[in-house]
Amino acid sequence: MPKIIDAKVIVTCPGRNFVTLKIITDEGIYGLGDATLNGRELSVASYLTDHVIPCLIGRDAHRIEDIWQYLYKGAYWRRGPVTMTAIAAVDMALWDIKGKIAGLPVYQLLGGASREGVMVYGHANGTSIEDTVNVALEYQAQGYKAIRLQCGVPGMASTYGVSKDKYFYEPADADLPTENVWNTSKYLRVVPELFKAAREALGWDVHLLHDIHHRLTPIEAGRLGKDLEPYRPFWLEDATPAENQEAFRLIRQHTTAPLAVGEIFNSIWDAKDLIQNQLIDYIRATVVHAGGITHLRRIAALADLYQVRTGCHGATDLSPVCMAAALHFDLSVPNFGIQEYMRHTEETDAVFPHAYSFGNGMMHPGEAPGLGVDIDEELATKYEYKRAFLPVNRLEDGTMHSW
Ligand SMILES: O=C(O)C(=O)C[C@H](O)[C@H](O)CO
Ligand SMILES: [Mg+2]
Repeated sequence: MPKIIDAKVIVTCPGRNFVTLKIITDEGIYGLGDATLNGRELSVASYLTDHVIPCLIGRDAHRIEDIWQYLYKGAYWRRGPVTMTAIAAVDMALWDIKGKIAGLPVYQLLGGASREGVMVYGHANGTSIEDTVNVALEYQAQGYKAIRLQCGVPGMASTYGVSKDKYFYEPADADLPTENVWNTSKYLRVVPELFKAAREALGWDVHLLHDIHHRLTPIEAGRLGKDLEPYRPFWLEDATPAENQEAFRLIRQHTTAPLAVGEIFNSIWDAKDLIQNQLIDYIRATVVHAGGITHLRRIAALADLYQVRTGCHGATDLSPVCMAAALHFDLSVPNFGIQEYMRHTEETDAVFPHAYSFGNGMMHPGEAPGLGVDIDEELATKYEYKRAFLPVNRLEDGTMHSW
């Protein structure tokens, strides 16, 4: 058996913070797992170093399911983003090791390819409708088959998804949380205009997506869904906070716009009612925050029974290690829908050399054994951790709102 003899946590900041777990076996084969929880990175680093790694030493690296259950049930304190991100990192690293030992890419261990490639969506954003549509046209010219549209709202200084850089969006932008101000009625007026302009410019052969980022009530989301229906959105994401999964029933009663939820979910229990009641169309839980490949497969299997498809989160705070794990999962799972792809900076790509590739709107994890991602540890040490928080959001009268 490949015995785990050592493990370490690598924290680096090549443009943004990443936490990576490296598990080493007695045969000298190692595996990598992403453990990045944006804005709360060091809590996972500590959970791994202080509470998980000591329990891994001496174990058989091949026993992925048993180690998953050991860390989940063994903690007694179940679920939660910190615990589940730490378990995910271990899980990814063990799949990486298994693949390297087998000499196969991880997707082959998951049952092989169910499709030729993974359809991804890119992010078009701009301060105005015109700017956003122009960026979307660039994406279309690059071959993207699906594009997410976000734009600035007149009368609001800033909003989710719009940054200074048209390709890279990093919301964790300050040493203490930035304060944004939100106005729902202004927002509800601008989004249908954005979609109208986008359809006129881009035509109908491209999927258009939008992220509401938990900001509407169910009835407001129903209104927006109705207004967007003529422009055939691929999905509306995170229409309302999902702690109360029942809330989505109200949205469903008012619109046929497909609904996507789940980037902040960390277990199957967060999604169970949404899936079983067919209140959503896409589940966005992702490898790093939802317990790794092992747990995400379980979520996908449940979703498949109810014709819910996958649409994994893939923002830049998910490291190339997670991106690779997501692509292996996406390629293999029967009920794949779409994968988010926000490209990383050159600095990040240099720290994490990888086998996955993009072409003509599709991605592929590549054929390297394991996950197909490495880490240049020497280069990683050059980029020191820099505390960075996600913003907070208030209504114009100062009331705290969801960001
Ligand atoms: O990519 C998305 O859909 C997001 O909503 C991005 C999140 O705000 C981001 O990953 C938070 O860390
Ligand atoms: Mg989102």
